[in-house]
Amino acid sequence: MAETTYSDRTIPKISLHDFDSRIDEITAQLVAAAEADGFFAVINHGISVDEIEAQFDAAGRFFSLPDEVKATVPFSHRNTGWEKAKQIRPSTGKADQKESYQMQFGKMMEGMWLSEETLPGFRKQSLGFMRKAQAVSEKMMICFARGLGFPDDYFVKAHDVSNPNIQTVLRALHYFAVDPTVPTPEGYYRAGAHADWDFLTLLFQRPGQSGLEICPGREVFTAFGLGDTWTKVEPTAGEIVCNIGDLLMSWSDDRFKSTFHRVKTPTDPAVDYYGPRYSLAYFNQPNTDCQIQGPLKKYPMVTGSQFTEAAMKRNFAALEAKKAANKLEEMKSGLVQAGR
Ligand SMILES: O=C(O)CCC(=O)C(=O)O
Ligand SMILES: [Fe+2]
Repeated sequence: MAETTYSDRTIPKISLHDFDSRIDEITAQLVAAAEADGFFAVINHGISVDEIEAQFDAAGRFFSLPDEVKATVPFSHRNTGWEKAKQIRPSTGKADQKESYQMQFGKMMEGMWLSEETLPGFRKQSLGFMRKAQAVSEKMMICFARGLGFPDDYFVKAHDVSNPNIQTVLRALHYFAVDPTVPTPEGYYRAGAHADWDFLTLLFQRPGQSGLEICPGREVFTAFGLGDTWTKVEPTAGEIVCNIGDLLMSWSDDRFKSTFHRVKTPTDPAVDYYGPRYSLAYFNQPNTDCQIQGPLKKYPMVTGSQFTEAAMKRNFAALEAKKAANKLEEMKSGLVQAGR
């Protein structure tokens, strides 16, 4: 696999304690982090380590069910449900080697919860955790609204989880353990490089289960430009790693950066983590009917559903281009072998 260049930059750590009295200081820190790397960690956010672990336990119980059971709540265009080794990234053209289960608050989740008999307490636990992640998100939304000159409640209203049209998602992820005694196969990816297309992502990780890497370098949200140096983001107990998504990049007229990131494929037993990795990603997505446009009106006004639709189309087009490029590569190397 291609060599990776690393840089030792660190992401800012921002404490949300005494939020109301420190809001100006926190706003300044969040805005600076959003403008620089688009990634930062928040601490003292109000969700305890035990509460995070309780959700990891619930996710673990879900993933340890037989595939036939999980397949009764399959992933669909509603952006909810379970998939296994199905998500193909435009950066790789290959499926991520993981399984994930996506949950939402609203109507997209109808029929997508497993029954109480199958997974007792799971639904209540997960919705409770999602509300906690929402509360942390809303604090940051107020700060980003202030930073951009919008009214304080502007982004909170656009992400109102009591609205049945809400698209916000909690995604539980499980990356499979990899055998460190044999070379990792070419084309094996845990999570290929990508930028998120939501407003703001909150990522919960488990200490020891490393692999997340970030790669700043995008100037406009309409481009898929990757930088060339990666930075490892090690999991720390209780920290939430946050990243700006394409929606907030666009909504800020490209002032805040939506940064490429990936979960590294383990290739070197001396430094890489080969065990299973579990993570929880909370994607703040807007209500389908909210109106999106930055203060400088750099991009045309779109609704929440139009933005999501356009993001999926762009992703699909980039994916088709990557698949065609991969095919060409395979044909070329086939010709070279045949000519030998
Ligand atoms: O599992 C992780 O750490 C990253 C997940 C991620 O980036 C995503 O699902 O968008
Ligand atoms: Fe992501």
